[in-house]
Amino acid sequence: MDKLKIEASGALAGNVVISGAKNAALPILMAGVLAETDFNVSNVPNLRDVNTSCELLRCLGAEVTRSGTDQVCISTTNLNEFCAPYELVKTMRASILILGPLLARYGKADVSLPGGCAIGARPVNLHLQGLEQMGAKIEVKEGYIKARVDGRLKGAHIFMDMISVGATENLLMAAALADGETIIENAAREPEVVDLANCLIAMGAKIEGAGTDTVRIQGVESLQGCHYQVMPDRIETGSFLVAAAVTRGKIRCTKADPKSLEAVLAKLEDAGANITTGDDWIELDMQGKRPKAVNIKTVAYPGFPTDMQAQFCVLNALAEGTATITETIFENRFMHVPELSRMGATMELEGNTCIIHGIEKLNGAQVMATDLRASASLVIAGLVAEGTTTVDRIYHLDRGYEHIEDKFKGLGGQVVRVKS
Ligand SMILES: CC(=O)N[C@H]1[C@@H](OP(=O)(O)OP(=O)(O)OC[C@H]2O[C@@H](n3ccc(=O)[nH]c3=O)[C@H](O)[C@@H]2O)O[C@H](CO)[C@@H](O)[C@@H]1O
Ligand SMILES: C=C(OP(=O)(O)O)C(=O)O
Repeated sequence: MDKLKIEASGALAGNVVISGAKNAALPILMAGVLAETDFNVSNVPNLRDVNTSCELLRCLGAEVTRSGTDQVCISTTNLNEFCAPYELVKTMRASILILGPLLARYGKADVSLPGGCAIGARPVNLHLQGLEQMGAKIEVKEGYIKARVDGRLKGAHIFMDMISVGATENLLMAAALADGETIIENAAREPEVVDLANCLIAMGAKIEGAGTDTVRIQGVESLQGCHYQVMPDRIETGSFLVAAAVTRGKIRCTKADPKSLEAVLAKLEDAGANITTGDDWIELDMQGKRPKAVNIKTVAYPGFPTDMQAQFCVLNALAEGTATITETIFENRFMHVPELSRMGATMELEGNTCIIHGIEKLNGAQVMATDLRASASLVIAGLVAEGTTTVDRIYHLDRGYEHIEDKFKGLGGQVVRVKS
């Protein structure tokens, strides 16, 4: 298994080009199932989860062609299988997003239950309830969700008990081809939901209100392929900005989207960073200063994202002062805490809150990545730790960060992949 070796690197400096967003690319690739003609997607990041999505589409019989560094073309002409098998779903939870498109276009889908994972139980009840309200018959048998509908799904008025990004996306895709109007209330407002909605609109869907908590979809009879460019990855952007902040550096993220990152940029400013932005770039300058501790509570968008929580644990571990970080989205998302403690961080957990007392330096150590953003936090910690840090199990990182070691190298970070 590959590892990353990281040495203390001094202040990060320079420009880093941000990739397309994993969490937008995955639902958009699944939406390819809805299109009757060729669908071309660009700015698709080269990530393990993208490979898995392409493999899943191929295993349904779709033709998937990758070209250049970031283009994917999907043709569904020969799609003739309707099962997402356990072997694929277990490696990527977002495989559940194939359920809505398959059911809406073909009336049947068998999708392995994704099961729990490192950061929490992550049930899919809201996905299933919404589809049932639209007329689907669903049973869960032998670890598979077996969903069927005679004819088209029917538009429905769906009130979501809690805000779910994935359930909103699944229902949006299903409703795009349903008969009649669907209203999703208490919908997720994440920029990736809006990106998916814009892509569906480019395919011919009739959607209003994406980005608000009430989304209205007038179902259409068919959708056509189009060309769509995936939005920039706001979590990758935020991860590099935090790395620059803890190393007291100055970096510019290009091909980024400042509007999708307002809560994160506000916290970085509270931590003492000087932030300037343009239409598609963000510059952070710490002017050589140590960051100040910032209190954080993760909530649904437009609040502070759970996917940036682990990175801010590192920022606070090295900051001036004491701060608390409260995680409200996932029940088990502090697995980086014991690993950061092994590097000398002073932090303790009380329920869903982590109390962090900032110190000046961390120590390099051999640490283990347990999930995607926890892994990113350990790499960031390694950049400021005295001595060598080795991050094991980096297959998690490869799910979500494209060429992470090359991008850090470009900023002066000493990060090397050790192949094994
Ligand atoms: C591929 C992708 O886009 N992943 C993101 C997506 O995950 P994902 O879409 O899985 O996350 P959700 O927004 O659905 O989860 C939010 C909360 O709702 C709960 N829940 C969800 C669905 C359901 O049917 N029942 C239920 O109880 C979950 O357990 C969790 O506690 O949004 C999360 C929250 O911003 C991010 O951390 C993930 O990076
Ligand atoms: C939790 C994440 O992803 P996923 O939902 O794909 O596990 C993430 O991107 O931080």
